[in-house]
Amino acid sequence: MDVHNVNIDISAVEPKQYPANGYPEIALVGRSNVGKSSLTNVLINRNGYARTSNKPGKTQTLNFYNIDEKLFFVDIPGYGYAKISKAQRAKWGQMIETYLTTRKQLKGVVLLIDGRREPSQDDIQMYEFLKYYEIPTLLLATKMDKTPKSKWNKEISVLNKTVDLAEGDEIQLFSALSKYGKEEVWNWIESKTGVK
Ligand SMILES: Nc1nc2c(ncn2[C@@H]2O[C@H](COP(=O)(O)OP(=O)(O)OP(=O)(O)O)[C@@H](O)[C@H]2O)c(=O)[nH]1
Ligand SMILES: [Mg+2]
Repeated sequence: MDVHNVNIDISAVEPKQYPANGYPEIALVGRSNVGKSSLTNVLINRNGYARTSNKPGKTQTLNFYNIDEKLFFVDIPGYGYAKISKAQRAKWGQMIETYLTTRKQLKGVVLLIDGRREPSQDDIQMYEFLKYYEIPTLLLATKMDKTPKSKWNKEISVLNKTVDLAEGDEIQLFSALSKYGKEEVWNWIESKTGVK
């Protein structure tokens, strides 16, 4: 898809703040600092539009990016960030759970995993949660520019072994730096949302 116009429409913490346009939505999920905002920037061809940071925990609300008045990317605050209080964590959990389990417009989740490491317990739990609610998922192993190409096949087999991939779900390798995998991610998004 050629993206022309992007707006961060809405930052929401509860359903009544979600956008009312009815466009299909794709959520970006993954541990803090894994590269969700960077993925957004690559997909929309805008360097630095979604704020990235090497300080984890930057994104704290559900951020709805309006893509050409056709669909929304929903940047979900990352999990696994240690330096937040229990109360904050509980609030976060509820905000995410409510969105993922009740949002009719949600057509799929891109679950980002750091390609240099084995999926964490949090990653595996998140995938199982998404499968329980039957949300189509693209498992995206990112930061692949940091892994030599000779090890890429191994990365895929590790993911296949640690994650019990549901029928219809896919694994894709990605790098925000080299933009490797960008087309494939867009193809997946188009197939789930019907948007071109
Ligand atoms: N080398 C490399 N660095 C990346 C890649 N993707 C993201 N990064 C870096 O990783 C750090 C975190 O990226 P973000 O996109 O801000 O991560 P996030 O998942 O949005 O983080 P939160 O908003 O805290 O949940 C930044 O310093 C990015 O430049 C990638 O594909 N390759
Ligand atoms: Mg972010």
